Amino acid sequence: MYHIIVNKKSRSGRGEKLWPVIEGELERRRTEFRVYPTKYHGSARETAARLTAKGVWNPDDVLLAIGGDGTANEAVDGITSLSDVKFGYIPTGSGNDFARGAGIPSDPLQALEAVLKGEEKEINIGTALLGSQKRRFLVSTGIGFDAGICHEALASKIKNTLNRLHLGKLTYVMIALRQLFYLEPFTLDAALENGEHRSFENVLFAVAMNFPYEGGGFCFCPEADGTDDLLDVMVVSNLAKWKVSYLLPMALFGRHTGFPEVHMERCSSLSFQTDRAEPVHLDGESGGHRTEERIGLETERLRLLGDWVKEGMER
Ligand SMILES: Nc1ncnc2c1ncn2[C@@H]1O[C@H](COP(=O)(O)OP(=O)(O)OP(=O)(O)O)[C@@H](O)[C@H]1O
Repeated sequence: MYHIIVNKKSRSGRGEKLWPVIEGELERRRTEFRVYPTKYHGSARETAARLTAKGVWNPDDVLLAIGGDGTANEAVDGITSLSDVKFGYIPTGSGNDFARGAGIPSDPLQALEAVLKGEEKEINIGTALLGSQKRRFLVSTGIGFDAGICHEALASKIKNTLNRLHLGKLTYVMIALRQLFYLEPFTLDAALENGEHRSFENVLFAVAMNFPYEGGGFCFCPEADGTDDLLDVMVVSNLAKWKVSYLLPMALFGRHTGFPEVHMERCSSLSFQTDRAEPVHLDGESGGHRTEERIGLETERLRLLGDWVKEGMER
């Protein structure tokens, strides 16, 4: 049985158009499935938690999420026990950074085909402790400029209009320029698991990544590998604002890592501490404003379905 959480609102309604195509293919193959459309922000998390509760979940079943990175994030965040659940994902969002990083086909029917084949690969899942709240992430968590853009995009009304005109990326460019104008760099202390501390002044943003891409295709941590039990960390500090317009295009190709303002680390856990509350995101979803974020990896891995996973991860 496939339990399918589908966000028909993903990419401003593109999910609504793609779902009948996927549903038709499932029916043609006589696949047994149940559908749980998301109803509001947070409902994918609630559905996943209810379905995978101990004593309820059948480990032979599959949890399939269809939507953008936010839907995948919520579904995984809601899973009760990661190792008990076979998880599939079909990207229908605007950013689709998880699919890009894990090598999941962007074509929904190809992604479905891969899920139905039933091969699985275990991947790491990130965790973030925000105050007393623990949240998971598949791709990345960030603090500062990148999270500020996510927060504003989530609330943006222009995003829907531009998405319909196939200009969704323009939303992020417009918001990024506005955020950059008002941005005030902050001080960040990164404490690594080996006891080492790194202090940075004039920080624009910092990210901890499980997979290489965030923000709709920025390859901030080109070496991030969701199977290596490690997080790749990038801190951008002392970067003149005018240089951002130079660094970001380079980051689309992962060519920014040689900039002296870009600091890279690799570790399995760390904490960020800032001198004032800064926006935090997890896979593009809001984590509020924080002065501290403790980041690590789940000890259990997620059983991700798809034969493409091997190709994607052996880049
Ligand atoms: N029915 C719904 N109505 C309103 N919001 C929803 C609904 N279902 C899900 N959401 C919320 O919409 C947000 C965006 O969803 P999602 O990430 O799947 O799509 P996207 O933004 O188009 O894709 P991406 O994150 O890849 O850019 C999430 O925060 C999710 O909780």
